[in-house]
Amino acid sequence: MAARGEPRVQFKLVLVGDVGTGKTISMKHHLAGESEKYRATLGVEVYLLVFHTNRGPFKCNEKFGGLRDGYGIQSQCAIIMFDATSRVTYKNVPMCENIPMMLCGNKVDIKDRKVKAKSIVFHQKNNLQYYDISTKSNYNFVFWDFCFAVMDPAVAVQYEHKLEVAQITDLLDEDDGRPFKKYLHCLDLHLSLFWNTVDFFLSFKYETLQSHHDIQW
Ligand SMILES: Nc1nc2c(ncn2[C@@H]2O[C@H](COP(=O)(O)OP(=O)(O)OP(=O)(O)O)[C@@H](O)[C@H]2O)c(=O)[nH]1
Repeated sequence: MAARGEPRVQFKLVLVGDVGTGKTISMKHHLAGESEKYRATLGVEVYLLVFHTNRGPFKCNEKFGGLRDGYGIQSQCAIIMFDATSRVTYKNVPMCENIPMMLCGNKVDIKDRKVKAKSIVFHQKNNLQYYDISTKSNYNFVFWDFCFAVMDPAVAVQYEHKLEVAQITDLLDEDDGRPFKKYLHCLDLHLSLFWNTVDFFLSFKYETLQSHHDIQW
């Protein structure tokens, strides 16, 4: 087992979704617990999260793998986000392949929900995990579940080589090869694997994690 504080595995996670679905706010929430005024993202934003955690009890489906070229080259895992108050953002959910991934519908705190639970079938068709979430109210914050899933040791070992490659690979634009892609947020996740840490991580709730803010991640 690694000593505490020693990152052992780095994952590249792509968070993808239509404009305004809540990707930036979600990440900022996790990084600092802060809320910011809306500002459209230009290009790609990259965040680095370092945290200690236990392993989670479920595995993401690994049948899928790899976002299509140009979306998230060398990504090892993905979260696809849509806005539950905007049907078009659900329609625009991209098809991803060959990496563990998860679908989440954000902004369910808003009463006038347009994408009803029964009409969300993308995950069933593609055998994914789906969560209703609200970044604003910290409801069901799926991100951590996802991380737990990809941190399963068997999965981690599988991705170790890809992770090394990912660290030296830029995201490239499909058209001109520049390291640029709209609507894409990319995270490098240093996931320290400490299997014997306490069980509060297993609760999956961001609120719970928030209350343990002394933990550095
Ligand atoms: N009510 C509510 N509003 C949210 C929630 N999450 C995000 N928002 C709001 O949605 C707007 C867009 O959020 P962003 O995080 O900037 O969206 P984005 O997906 O990064 O957008 P782009 O950078 O344009 O791709 C902001 O005004 C947020 O405050 C949520 O859970 N509930």
